[in-house]
Amino acid sequence: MHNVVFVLGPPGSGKGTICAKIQENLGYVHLSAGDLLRAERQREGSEFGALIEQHIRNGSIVPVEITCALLENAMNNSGDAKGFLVDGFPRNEDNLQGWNKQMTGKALVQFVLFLSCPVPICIQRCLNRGQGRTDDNEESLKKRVETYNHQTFPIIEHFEKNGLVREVKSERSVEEIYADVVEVFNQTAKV
Ligand SMILES: Nc1ncnc2c1ncn2[C@@H]1O[C@H](COP(=O)(O)OP(=O)(O)O)[C@@H](O)[C@H]1O
Ligand SMILES: Nc1ccn([C@H]2C[C@H](O)[C@@H](COP(=O)(O)OP(=O)(O)O)O2)c(=O)n1
Ligand SMILES: [Mg+2]
Repeated sequence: MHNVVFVLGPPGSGKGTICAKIQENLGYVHLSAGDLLRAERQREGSEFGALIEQHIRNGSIVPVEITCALLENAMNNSGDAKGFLVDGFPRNEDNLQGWNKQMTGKALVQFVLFLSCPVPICIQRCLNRGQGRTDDNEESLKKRVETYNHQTFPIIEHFEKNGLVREVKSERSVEEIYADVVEVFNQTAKV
């Protein structure tokens, strides 16, 4: 059984940055759904490359069959880990249902780390990210924020009703955020 912490928040809220620090210090393995999709998009012979690029540019969500298979493969191939930080997933109802169908009995969701941050700050961070991403432009970001507000936030609310959400405000320095994140892990994941 894989231990899993879902990490959610608007684009640019700092999910990847904080996950890297958790992985470095707390023994969880970081799996970014977006990174896995970008790698699959680049993989020679992938039948999904064009579809993935279309969704990424458009700020819409790739069908769960593709994303969940990438996540499950990565978990199975990463050897012994205390748990996995599943970053940027589940992002909509399709993601959530597909995960439940595919992973029930194989993964235990310990909690959901929710990095909350005002959207204008998140947008500015993405525009300054400097990773050459095809979706860090004003037009794609507008759509990504819309997708977050209409599709992802309701998923966070769903987990909130189940008592699984641990919110950490991320309009602060990485050090301040990370200190609160460690508290959350100490309280809930028995690090
Ligand atoms: N607490 C923070 N304060 C200022 N900038 C940040 C902070 N956390 C991350 N960043 C920067 O903001 C951008 C987006 O961060 P990232 O971790 O990629 O977010 P996400 O994965 O949620 O999109 C990156 O350029 C990153 O260096
Ligand atoms: N579960 C997911 C995660 C990401 N994607 C696609 C659509 C998203 O806009 C892009 C980028 O996701 P990513 O998590 O890397 O983006 P942010 O880190 O939030 O800025 O990938 C997806 O279709 N399904
Ligand atoms: Mg990210």
